[in-house]
Amino acid sequence: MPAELSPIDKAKFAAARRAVDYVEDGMKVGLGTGSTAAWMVRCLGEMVREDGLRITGVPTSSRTADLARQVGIEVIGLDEAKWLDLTIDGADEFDGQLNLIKGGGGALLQEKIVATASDQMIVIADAAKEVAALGAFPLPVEVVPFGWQTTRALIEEMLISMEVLGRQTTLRLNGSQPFVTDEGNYIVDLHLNRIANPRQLSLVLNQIPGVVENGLFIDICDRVIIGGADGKVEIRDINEGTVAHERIDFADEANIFSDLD
Ligand SMILES: O=C(CO)[C@H](O)[C@H](O)COP(=O)(O)O
Repeated sequence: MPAELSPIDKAKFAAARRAVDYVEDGMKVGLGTGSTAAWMVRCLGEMVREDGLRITGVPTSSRTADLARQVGIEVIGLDEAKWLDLTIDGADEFDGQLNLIKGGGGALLQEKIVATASDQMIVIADAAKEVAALGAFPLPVEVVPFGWQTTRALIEEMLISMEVLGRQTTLRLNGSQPFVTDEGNYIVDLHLNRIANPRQLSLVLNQIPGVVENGLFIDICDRVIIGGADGKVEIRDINEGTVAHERIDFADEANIFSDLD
């Protein structure tokens, strides 16, 4: 492993490396977005190139599509795939019920559509992503650009009427301009501190005109794989709780790291 790989990247890699063991020949796989998911895409690429694994990948962003093609994964769209065997993606937070906040990378809309169209969703994460209650990470809400300030005002009104604790909202920026998603929308981040009822908040947000989708993933994730910098991984299942404690041997993964050089 290259000396420059940080402890957090080692943890992300360990989770990603264990997750790809769930991928079988012939599967249609949803490919998540973000730095943890990028490790998973690299691992899958290596299995395609070195072991002859035959899969088709449905990326959740243009960034992931570029990386998948670069590492040799055949990429198709969701309309062509129709239904997927498995999606593997990162998360910004997960709680004890394996509910998630996603969208830190701005890809929440495609991520939610792809994960929902999958038999199974596996989330890969480092331990810092685990929380007792969702909401310390700002909740991303994707809104259409037309009338976005009105939509934002409606979101704030709703937060007040629901007596939600933190109510600050910010338009996500890319430099001095609004950040624009792959679907051409904006993102308003909600700084809530703690979300008492994520299911209710998700439903109410999506009823506001102009809101396209929000980053709460409720009852979508089946399994979380938590990686550690020492290669330890914990596998947590929605029905069975913790099902395994294992260890990834980084020394066996030299090929992937040499690809990065
Ligand atoms: O939801 C996402 C992108 O929209 C990412 O999965 C999430 O932000 C986690 O990213 P990272 O693995 O880089 O911490």
